[in-house]
Amino acid sequence: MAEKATSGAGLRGQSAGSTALCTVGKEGSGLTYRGYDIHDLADHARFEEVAYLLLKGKLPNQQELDDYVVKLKSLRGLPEPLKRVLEEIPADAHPMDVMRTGASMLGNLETEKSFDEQQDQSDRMLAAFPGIINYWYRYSHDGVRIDTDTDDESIGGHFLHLLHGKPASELHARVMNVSLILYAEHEFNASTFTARVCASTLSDIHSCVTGAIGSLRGPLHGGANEAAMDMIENWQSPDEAEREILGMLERKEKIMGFGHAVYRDSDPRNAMIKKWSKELAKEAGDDRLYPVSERVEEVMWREKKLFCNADFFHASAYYFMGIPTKLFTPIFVCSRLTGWCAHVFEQRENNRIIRPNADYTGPEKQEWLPIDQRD
Ligand SMILES: CC(=O)SCCNC(=O)CCNC(=O)[C@H](O)C(C)(C)COP(=O)(O)OP(=O)(O)OC[C@H]1O[C@@H](n2cnc3c(N)ncnc32)[C@H](O)[C@@H]1OP(=O)(O)O
Ligand SMILES: O=C([O-])CC(=O)C(=O)O
Repeated sequence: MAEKATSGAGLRGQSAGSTALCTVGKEGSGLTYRGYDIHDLADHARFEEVAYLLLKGKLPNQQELDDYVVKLKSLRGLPEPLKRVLEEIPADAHPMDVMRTGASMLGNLETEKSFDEQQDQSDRMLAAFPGIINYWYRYSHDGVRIDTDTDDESIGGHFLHLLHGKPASELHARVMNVSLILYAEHEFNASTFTARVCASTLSDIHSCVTGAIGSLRGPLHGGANEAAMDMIENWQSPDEAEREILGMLERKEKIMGFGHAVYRDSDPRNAMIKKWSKELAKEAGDDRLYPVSERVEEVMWREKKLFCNADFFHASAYYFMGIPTKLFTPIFVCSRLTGWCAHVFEQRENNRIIRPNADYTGPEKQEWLPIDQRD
């Protein structure tokens, strides 16, 4: 299959380094983590296994996985000063800002003092991030101080348990597992590249992750799942969705959840999350949001040959599991953290500071004028 046509803007199509972690679009719409096909991982693995694969370099055997899950479960508690900071953040704050502050505060309390700690620091963030966002959410919205130390076996189930105050159903825990796997890693995407640039200065791992959260927040990247939800929730029927989408295209507006910087004609993650969104729609008795989403997908392909990326059907899937829209992108953080940290390790292993050149477009040499002589 032909490579996607690219121009130099946004560093598109240029190699900015090497990685052993992931291939994106290598055979058109392929995606692999350390050589494992995303379909195999999403169909068979636990997210904790994928986290292990990315962070430790190989798939765990049963004993290693059991030990890893026990370790992650033991790291779910939040320090009191972090809880106090989270309690100060207003209910109308953007949850990605809460994540950013949470990651940064954790870095103040449990600073990475040496790169020898990188594995433990990553495991700690992986265990604690669902607690950080849900502690803030439940406190600021419901006035409840939740205990983030649950006994849930999976990170996805743990997230839903904290949010809803009761253990997740088997189906919902399963879908969260798939979702976290699909979002875990994606080569040199903008947030991962941010983490690597930060790592290349030999900074600490919390700074790398905090910066990456800021990059993921934007609607052209991770924020697209929320933006897609804000769009589709307004439409009552597929016909209304079609009319509105045609209008948006006419006005040259961006349709969130569509298109990709690397894939050419499909994002392999879409079919997988779409399948689960359909299953959840059936469970929820939905006859609006899923058909609306399908019609948007149809119209975008028919009119523009633009396809759904990983974010589009995540919107309806998360909605059907009762997840508030503003928590969509923080879930992405809880997953992509694994990819970010693995890239930080890789960068540190073979580091040179990332410092490209710029093509200068400013004025030629100018004459210095004292301030009282300027216009
Ligand atoms: C998990 C993730 O982060 S996946 C990405 C999530 N982001 C989104 O869903 C936001 C919407 N999508 C987009 O903005 C873009 O497709 C990006 C940012 C993902 C990729 O950007 P690029 O690589 O610059 O896109 P690309 O080169 O394919 O664009 C080609 C043309 O299609 C248009 N296009 C691309 N995506 C869209 C879209 N979603 N809606 C409308 N038009 C689009 C572009 O405007 C461009 O048109 P132009 O040549 O007239 O300027
Ligand atoms: O690779 C990208 O540019 C964006 C993306 O799909 C991701 O980060 O998952």
